[in-house]
Amino acid sequence: MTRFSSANRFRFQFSISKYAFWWCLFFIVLLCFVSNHLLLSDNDRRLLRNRGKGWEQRVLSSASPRSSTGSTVLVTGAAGFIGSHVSAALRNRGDGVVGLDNFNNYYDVSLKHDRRAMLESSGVFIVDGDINDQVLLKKLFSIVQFTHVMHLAAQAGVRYAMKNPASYIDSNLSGFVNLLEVCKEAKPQPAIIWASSSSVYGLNSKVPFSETDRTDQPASLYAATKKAGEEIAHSYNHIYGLSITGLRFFTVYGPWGRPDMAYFFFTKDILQGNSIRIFEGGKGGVVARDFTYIDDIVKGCLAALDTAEKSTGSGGKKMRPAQLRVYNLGNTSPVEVGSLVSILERLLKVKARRVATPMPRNGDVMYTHANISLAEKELGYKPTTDLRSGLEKFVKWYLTYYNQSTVN
Ligand SMILES: O=C(O)[C@H]1O[C@H](OP(=O)(O)OP(=O)(O)OC[C@H]2O[C@@H](n3ccc(=O)[nH]c3=O)[C@H](O)[C@@H]2O)[C@H](O)[C@@H](O)[C@H]1O
Repeated sequence: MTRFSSANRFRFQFSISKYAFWWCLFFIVLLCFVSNHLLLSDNDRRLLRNRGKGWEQRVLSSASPRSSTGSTVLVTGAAGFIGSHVSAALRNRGDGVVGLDNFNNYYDVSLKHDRRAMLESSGVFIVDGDINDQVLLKKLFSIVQFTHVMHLAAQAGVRYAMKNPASYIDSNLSGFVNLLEVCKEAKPQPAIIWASSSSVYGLNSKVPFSETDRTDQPASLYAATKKAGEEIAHSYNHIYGLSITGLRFFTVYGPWGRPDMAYFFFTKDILQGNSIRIFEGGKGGVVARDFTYIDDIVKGCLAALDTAEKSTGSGGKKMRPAQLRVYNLGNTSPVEVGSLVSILERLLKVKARRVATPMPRNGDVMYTHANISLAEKELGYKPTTDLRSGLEKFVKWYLTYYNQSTVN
């Protein structure tokens, strides 16, 4: 009897400890699952998603130039307007290109996905990620030795800065600094070419705008962040020996463009019969832009990359002074906004419903006009597309892309 009950007790204790074991195991698995889902940062999760099957292999094969003399370029904002065109041009001439884009919804995301599809068909892989994601950037630099970074990711748009100022700080300041931090630590450091803006000239009234003109009167937060970017670039060049070239783009337009820009939404509104507001300066003042066609800008970007000297630092240490440049990339022939609308009317064969509106205080400036002699001399930059020819190409693309026909 005693022997029987002690055997039973043993079996009972054994089964209890067996259950305890399985319960412990269950809780450990549950804990792992919960911590994986709750404690992982968005960044880590995005990285894990990106790093699905073959992710590193895709990055590596996209980064490989066709010849041993080709460059290996990280293009930020690769699914954007200028970024997608520059990525395609680099790839077409044989450079290795890895794209990076966060596919934010500032404008129609499907346009960005379509640009991505176009690039993927020519062998450019775009990593879905943010320039603020230090983990991801370090990972990319650990996989690939980039010779250049073409930094075109930004929060663009002059007027939107009044609606969402934080997005400009996040992309144009924090994101830029984050990228520079990773670049300065790289061994060896890449040369950096990045998108500044004509808007840095702000309220400057001396025309045409030269690189040596004053840029301390920004008219919008967008302009202020681009100007700040130029000063940040100066400090990283000075301290760490990063070779940095800033390109001041002048109202870039063309196929696959940005729907938030006037020429793009004017086209849409004219076709839909909606009225368009044309800003006018007071006292007979003219509102005009030095509209610059995308293919000319792409040539300027590639020339800036080809003439960029190597950074002189490595692993955060500067060896000697490095190159620091800023160039205007414009068209040198400003056109009034009203004339742009007349060209669109002729191309679309539709009369616009114009509403003349005094220029609101929204960060816009009245007039831009680039002096491009420095870019001409040092980059061989020579824009060749006038506004009519450029808009003709844009309208052709627009009608095909949106599957529309003009009203005859
Ligand atoms: O060079 C730059 O650095 C910037 O160029 C571009 O800014 P902008 O030159 O302001 O272009 P965009 O908005 O197309 O307005 C064009 C014209 O239409 C006028 N405009 C605009 C809207 C409207 O409803 N009516 C109107 O008359 C308006 O007053 C202006 O005269 C980029 O968007 C910007 O991201 C930055 O890259």
